[in-house]
Amino acid sequence: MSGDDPLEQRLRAGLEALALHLSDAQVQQLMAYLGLIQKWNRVYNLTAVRQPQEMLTHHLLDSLAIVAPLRRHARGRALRVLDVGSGAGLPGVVLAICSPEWAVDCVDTVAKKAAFIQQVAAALKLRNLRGLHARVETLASAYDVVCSRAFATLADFTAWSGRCLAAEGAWMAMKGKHPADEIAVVERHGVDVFHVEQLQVPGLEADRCLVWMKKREGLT
Ligand SMILES: C[S@@+](CC[C@H](N)C(=O)[O-])C[C@H]1O[C@@H](n2cnc3c(N)ncnc32)[C@H](O)[C@@H]1O
Repeated sequence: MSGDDPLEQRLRAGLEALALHLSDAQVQQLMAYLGLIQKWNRVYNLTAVRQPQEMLTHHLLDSLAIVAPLRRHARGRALRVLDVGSGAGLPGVVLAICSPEWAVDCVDTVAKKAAFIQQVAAALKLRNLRGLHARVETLASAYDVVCSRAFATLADFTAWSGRCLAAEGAWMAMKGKHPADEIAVVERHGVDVFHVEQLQVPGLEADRCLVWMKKREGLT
């Protein structure tokens, strides 16, 4: 794809609005990823979003909006990240492209979705990306950040993925409107919500926030 491609231009404008500086190679990887989703969506039914422009805003830019908050959280550390219920790889693939120093695992119960992630990792030469075919409840490796997008309630997300969180690790859930009710529930179950961060996604007129959580001290 060339720099004249209107889709690539929109991506570059979105990156600028997010103040996210990526190399040309990374921009090409994002474009190639978009192409792979479009190609395999017909066979694998990876996402209900079908129009490339909509995929760009609803999927790519929406996922790109969390890169800066995660980098702030990382403070230079090479994070081990688990994306739970990753589907077509959102946000996991985007994180692996933007931060090659992080190790990103995408887990999904659907075999063809995990296989798609493996295919993306091979096609884009992303050695820091893995697709895992499993229920998250069966995993037990320790990750610094366990994240999810459009996955489950905060209570189910944290309960099902609790064994995957490193002792000092944090959960990060991508949500729409501030989920006050879900927060009240999860806080009754040994989870501390330490930050709720509003996000602005370029080209998307919708509420977006990140809910940051950790295990309450004294609980294992
Ligand atoms: C609504 S999709 C969201 C996909 C992607 N995160 C996105 O934002 O487009 C939820 C995904 O979670 C997966 N899933 C549901 N329960 C799961 C579990 N217990 N462990 C791992 N994945 C699960 C489903 O197969 C599905 O692909």
